[in-house]
Amino acid sequence: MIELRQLTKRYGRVTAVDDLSFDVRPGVVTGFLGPNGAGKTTTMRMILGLDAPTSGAATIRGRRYTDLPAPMHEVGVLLDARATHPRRSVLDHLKCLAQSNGIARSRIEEVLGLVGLSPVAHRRAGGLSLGMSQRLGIAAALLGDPEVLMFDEPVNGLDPEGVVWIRTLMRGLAAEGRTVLVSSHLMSEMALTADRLVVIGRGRLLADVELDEFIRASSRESVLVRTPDAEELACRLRDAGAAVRPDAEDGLVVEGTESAVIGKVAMAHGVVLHELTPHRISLEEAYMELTRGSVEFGASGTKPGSDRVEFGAHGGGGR
Ligand SMILES: Nc1ncnc2c1ncn2[C@@H]1O[C@H](COP(=O)(O)OP(=O)(O)OP(=O)(O)O)[C@@H](O)[C@H]1O
Repeated sequence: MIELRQLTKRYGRVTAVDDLSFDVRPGVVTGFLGPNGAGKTTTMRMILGLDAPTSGAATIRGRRYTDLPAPMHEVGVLLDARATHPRRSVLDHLKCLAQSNGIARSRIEEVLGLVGLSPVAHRRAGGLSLGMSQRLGIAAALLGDPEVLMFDEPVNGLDPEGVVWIRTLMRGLAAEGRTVLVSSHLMSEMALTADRLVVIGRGRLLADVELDEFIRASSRESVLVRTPDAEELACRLRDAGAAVRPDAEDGLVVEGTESAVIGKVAMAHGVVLHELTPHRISLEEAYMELTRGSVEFGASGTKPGSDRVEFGAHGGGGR
């Protein structure tokens, strides 16, 4: 279990992490999502004692990272896959880590096999592709057989086979009862990997929710309607209990009723229809809506999103 309580980090006038509180539980994969610059890496660095919080605290199994007697046996971390000695071989990199942490040589062979790097064990770390470096970083994280694992953007640089491999690995680690926190800015990836989502934007908590609940709350349907009598139809549909708003191109977006009903209402009032297109909001769209106001480098003209979204009884958004 990782616990964050009112964790805050300021760099001068920039508040990178703002009063963040959430728990990362064992036995599930927790996806840590947010747009670029949201504060994911800074949060992870504070959990690991690499950056000091301005206020608040982060603990791992009840202790601060710096107070853990054998950190590598308790927490495995992939932060920066390129943070290796470039001239050292894959094997030597792991040997150094194993020796300084009292880990048996046999475990090195084991993790090399697990991440598929046995055939390149003697290759220099500096000559590895980004995908292979990610695998080496993951091997190092697994070396101490820790209960808690944290991966910062682990699919970066991996080919599709590598992406599936790491997804399977993370799900397997969680199934063994471990605590797995994985950061990403891709909702599509987290939808396939995580059981729970923690979403942040501009350092603040936007959602802390089960993936299923996020999907349920996001899966709204709408119907795009084009008609030369938009005002008349909007009025009639509102009378019938639907929510109606204009879309960007003179059409109507109708929620709360289905295409067949819209067609019937139009016919009953002699309204001509040019288009009637059902649309189901995708997870990616729901995520973008949630984080819209928090994107550091968004295109001009985007509307700010709401600060935080509540997700019903199971959601932890407000807790
Ligand atoms: N050492 C630092 N000094 C000053 N500002 C910093 C420092 N580290 C991070 N920041 C700022 O804090 C904010 C959060 O950065 P952080 O790297 O934690 O975000 P992130 O969610 O990991 O983003 P990305 O997905 O782009 O890696 C950004 O505005 C960043 O510019």
